[in-house]
Amino acid sequence: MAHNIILVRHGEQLDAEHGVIDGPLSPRGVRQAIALGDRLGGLQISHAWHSPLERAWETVRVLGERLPSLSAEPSALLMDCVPSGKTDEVPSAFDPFFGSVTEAEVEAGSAQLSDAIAEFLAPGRQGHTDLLVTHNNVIAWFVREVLGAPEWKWVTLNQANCGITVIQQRPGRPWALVAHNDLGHLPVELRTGVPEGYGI
Ligand SMILES: O=C(O)[C@@H](CO)OP(=O)(O)O
Repeated sequence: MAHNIILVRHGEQLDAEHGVIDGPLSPRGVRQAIALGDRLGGLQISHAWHSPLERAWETVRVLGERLPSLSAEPSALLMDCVPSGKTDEVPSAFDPFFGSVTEAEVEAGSAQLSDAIAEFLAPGRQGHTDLLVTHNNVIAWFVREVLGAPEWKWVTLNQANCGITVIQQRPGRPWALVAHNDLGHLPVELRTGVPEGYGI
């Protein structure tokens, strides 16, 4: 029996483009969450954990309207964070991003995601399908971890709002990436948070 983890980035946040740090979903974000709920409706989800930030728990609240038996709880391990900092390996194109991040933020983010990997990828949940509703950087870190990619590579990964990423561990095998940023449930006008030029 496999252990599946579905990683979902929250729906689009209202006014995020104005630099608001957190807040409710935009009307489009609500529609993304509804489409996600319809997509996940055929699955038996064992339990959901979500970031404590409003855009994440509101995504789960909307999901719950479509999936009434869904049990969910917040986890600080899924909070938005910066998982690693600038090193010699990181291409200079990322300097502006890392220049705006403090050492303390990186230290906290690195510790948080080390704990998150230990917690959520721990053995013993064979046969379960868990749902984690979280943030772009956190999903990127889980994908990087499963692929065994260099630490800094998370910064090159991007997931859309309410896109679906699935990792899976089958008995006796390592964790595997089964799907990345699956947007099949989202019509083009609901595909947000993707790199420019990917509105296909
Ligand atoms: O701020 C962002 O761009 C990302 C980083 O993880 O967060 P979120 O998924 O909350 O939009």
